[in-house]
Amino acid sequence: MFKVNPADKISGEIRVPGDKSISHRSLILSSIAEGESKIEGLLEAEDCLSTMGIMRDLGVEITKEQKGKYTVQGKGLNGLEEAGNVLDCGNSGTSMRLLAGLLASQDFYSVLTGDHSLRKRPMQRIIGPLSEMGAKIWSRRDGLAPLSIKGQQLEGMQYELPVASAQLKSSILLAALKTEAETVIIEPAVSRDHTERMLKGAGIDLEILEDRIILKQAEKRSLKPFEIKVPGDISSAAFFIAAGLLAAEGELLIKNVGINQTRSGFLEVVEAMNGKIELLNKRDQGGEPTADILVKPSNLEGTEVSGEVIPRLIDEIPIISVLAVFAEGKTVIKDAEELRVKETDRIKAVVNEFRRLGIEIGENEDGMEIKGPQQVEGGIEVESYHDHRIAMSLAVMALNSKEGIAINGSEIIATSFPNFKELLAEVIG
Ligand SMILES: O=C(O)C1=C[C@@H](OP(=O)(O)O)[C@@H](O)[C@H](O)C1
Ligand SMILES: C=C(OP(=O)(O)O)C(=O)O
Repeated sequence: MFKVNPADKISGEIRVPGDKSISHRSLILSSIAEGESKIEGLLEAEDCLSTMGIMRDLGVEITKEQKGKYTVQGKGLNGLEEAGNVLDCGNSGTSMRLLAGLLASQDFYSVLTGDHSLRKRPMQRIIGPLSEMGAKIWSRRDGLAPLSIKGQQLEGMQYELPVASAQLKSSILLAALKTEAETVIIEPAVSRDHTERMLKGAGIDLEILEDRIILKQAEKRSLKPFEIKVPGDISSAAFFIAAGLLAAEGELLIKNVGINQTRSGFLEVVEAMNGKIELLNKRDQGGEPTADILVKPSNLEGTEVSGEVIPRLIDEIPIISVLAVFAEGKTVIKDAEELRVKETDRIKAVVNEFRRLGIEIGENEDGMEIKGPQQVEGGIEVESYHDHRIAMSLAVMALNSKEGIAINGSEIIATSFPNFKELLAEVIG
């Protein structure tokens, strides 16, 4: 149990750990590059450690030099080896979906599984298109993991994504690397583009247009090894940005945060809510736009969060709903049905735990409605639903409650943000 007490002041200067999406991709792409890559600032959280463990199971030598610093001996697109055992993705949807794509074109047999949450998440969305490319993938009923994959020579294809999912698009791109023909992926809306940036950086011929990504025809593709400094994770920074905005006093500087536009919808929402944030020292790091973010206490206003921005802030919706509780006026979150198939049904989890805290909140199939400001008494226990983002959102709620809140199942925070509790203690001072 994690008891978080109310706090008026949030201040100091912190760094959040490395970006989770970029860390997964750094490990996967360096493993299939031709030679030695170096990664700095890798997120050493459980999800990325799952990906690292699997790449090692597939015969890749990954050496830890110091905290967050790794050397990977890439084996090329044809150098991975069949693992003798089941590959465990833990709680990580990104690991399972990206690696299923990669393994679908490898010349061996693989089985991917995960924890009880991951084994309930939809995998048909990758099995469908990968099968169209010629992949042989078996699942439990309704496309649930474990997945068993008999690697095949695949074909290129043109595919229109039914959901704006970066995991799905990345899965297809990884599967297509060993094909000769062109592959075209049409996106209904922009989602995080780290895979595309990193593939291009590694020398892959990829054209990125407004609504589609084209992996150009190639006789034989290979990835150049690379050196990358992973920027801080904006999805982790979001909890501290929210804490700083909701505080009565103090000033918080969060250094070195990735602000790639395909990920930074949260910052746009904060601005629309009248939040006082400044982006300082904007620069490029590892092919990704990065900045320091200065956060000041703010009088927030409600807003509507819907449409194309949703995939660009999908993981930040639970913390946006916390901001909405304390903002003046109504906040409406729409078009976010994807939240129902994350680590838990995040709409249900937010609605249930907010109501338990006495907060009035409306539930819709694709989102939520919250009219603020509301007072939160606290003094009770709430549940994480085995979901790191729910646990951290409730911790920020607790800071703004009268009596504090105890969060059950908070160990799950280690999925994405192992030092969250320490950093929280630091900014409370
Ligand atoms: O590609 C990625 O790294 C991710 C994509 C998103 O999932 P979807 O692709 O399912 O939207 C996001 O929710 C997840 O945390 C990480
Ligand atoms: C949805 C998330 O991750 P994944 O899909 O990789 O489990 C997340 O980190 O919020």
